[in-house]
Amino acid sequence: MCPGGVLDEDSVISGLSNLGRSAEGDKQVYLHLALPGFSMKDITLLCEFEHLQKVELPYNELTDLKALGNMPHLLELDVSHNKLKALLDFNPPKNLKMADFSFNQITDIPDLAPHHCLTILNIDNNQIKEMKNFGKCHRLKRLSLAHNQIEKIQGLHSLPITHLNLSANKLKKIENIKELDRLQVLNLSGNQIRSLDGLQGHEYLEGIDLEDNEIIDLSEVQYVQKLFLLRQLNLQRNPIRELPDYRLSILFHVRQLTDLDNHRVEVEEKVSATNMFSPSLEVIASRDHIMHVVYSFMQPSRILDSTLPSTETPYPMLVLVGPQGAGKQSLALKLVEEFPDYFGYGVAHTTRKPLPDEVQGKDYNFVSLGEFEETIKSGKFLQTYSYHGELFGLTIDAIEAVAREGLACVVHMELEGVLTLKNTSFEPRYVLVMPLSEEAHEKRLRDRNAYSETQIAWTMDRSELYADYNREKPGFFDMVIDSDDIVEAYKRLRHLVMDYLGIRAPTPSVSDLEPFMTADSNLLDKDYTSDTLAQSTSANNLARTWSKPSLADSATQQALASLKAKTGSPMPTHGRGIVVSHATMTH
Ligand SMILES: Nc1ncnc2c1ncn2[C@@H]1O[C@H](COP(=O)(O)OP(=O)(O)OP(=O)(O)O)[C@@H](O)[C@H]1O
Repeated sequence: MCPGGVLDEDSVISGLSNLGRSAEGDKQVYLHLALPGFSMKDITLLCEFEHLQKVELPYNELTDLKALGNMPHLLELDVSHNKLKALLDFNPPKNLKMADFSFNQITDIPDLAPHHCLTILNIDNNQIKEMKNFGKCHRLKRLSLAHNQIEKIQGLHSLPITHLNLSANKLKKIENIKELDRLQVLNLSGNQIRSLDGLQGHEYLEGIDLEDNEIIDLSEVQYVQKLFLLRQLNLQRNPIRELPDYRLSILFHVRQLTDLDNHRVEVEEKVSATNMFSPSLEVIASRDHIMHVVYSFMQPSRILDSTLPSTETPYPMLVLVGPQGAGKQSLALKLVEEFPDYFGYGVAHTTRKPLPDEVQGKDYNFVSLGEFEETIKSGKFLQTYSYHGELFGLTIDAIEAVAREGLACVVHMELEGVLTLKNTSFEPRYVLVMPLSEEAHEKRLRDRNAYSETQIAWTMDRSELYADYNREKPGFFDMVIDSDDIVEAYKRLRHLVMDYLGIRAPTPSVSDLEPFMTADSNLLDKDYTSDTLAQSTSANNLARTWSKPSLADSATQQALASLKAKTGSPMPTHGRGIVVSHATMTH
């Protein structure tokens, strides 16, 4: 405590430390003075301490710092918590780097050009209204002006500021910081900011504090979405927090965050966010599956023909999978028509309206949305899928109706349907049917006159998915058929099926079939008469045949292996990067 607030020698001596060489190097001097809380008003005595490099005089009653004007080597100054009305109002030292003037009564920022070496300047808790005169501080990295009365961000030009604190002011907008391209940490908490516009492009930003502002709209995150280094974002006490699923929405849109609202982001949260807003097809399928299982558990149990004939052999089912317009439905119906003793068509449900030539109960069970939802709740669906806003679904009853006749079931669906089906106990054969020429596909969709341009474009884009799955998940599809030419595609399917079943067509054109017969097929070695055909129509026989390893598959493998051995070349691909199964054609 200084008597009368005037700094005396004893007090100075008590505060001196860090004995070292003077800046000129010719003397031993004290470099550091710390006199916090001495109730000092007058520090005139410090005029004699010209060698000081660090001065800390916080928690005093200083109104005037003129005495510091005689310290040319001063590097660091802390005069926080005093009664100063002017900022840096003394003869400038050569190289002042850090200055803390927080908690004073400063109302104005003077020309700071004489203090151009400043790297850190803290003027928090003063009464500053206007940001100005920083222009010459070309080394300023950290600027803190929290708790002032600033209404507008300005005057920072292209300073190399990395940390900017303007919290608790009267800011309404994030403006004039475009040129601060080194900004890493920005604190704008406690203002009246409504939009994050202005933050975009600050690619080094790691942390943004916007607590207690007026951010209300989720779309504001667009401005920080591409700040790839951003790890910490604080939006506490903003209306946006009231939005449903607020936290997961932010985590989904700003995936790089590790800390949101001062809470660490857990990996599980990131996964939940992705599953909520952009679930993978597998997640969608799992949800679909779980929903139907849960609903079916709530129904009385019953014995199903389709789970027979035995627990070891799966019920024979053929799933034609592919994009809309692939021609799956025509292929499926044609197959059933030609092989009525083997196949029945599993009629799916849909909420979409029938096309002019479609027949209720034959092409689909066309139902209302209400009926569809009721069917879901009654636990009858095996899988459902929403396509272009319409619902599609396959009921266990549709399969049962076919199984009861002792027939194998043929159905068609999109990829998502397959993913759900793969979760069930059914083990169908999956045949990817897809036009490999984009032009042919587009033409087919267009010729139907049933889809808008957007729908066509969407379907075309989506077709990539099939190519991806075929490429990246070997074995996902048992077979691939190019359906550019639907007649040709049917021929392939027909031979494929005959190969699987080891039959000849009821109306075979032998010359047509011969080239496709597999030499090692013992089933084909047999002479199938109409009698043996009739015998083999039971579900038991079908199941036995169905569960054999695919002759065509192994033939494909052999063909491809020998091709690879011969040429060393990778698998041949066709249009859209798809490997087509020419299994039966290789013989
Ligand atoms: N239960 C289901 N689950 C998933 N997808 C389904 C289901 N039933 C039908 N789909 C598919 O929904 C899409 C739209 O059905 P739609 O009947 O309009 O197709 P489509 O134009 O006749 O298809 P394609 O020409 O390939 O037969 C088709 O790809 C169809 O296979």
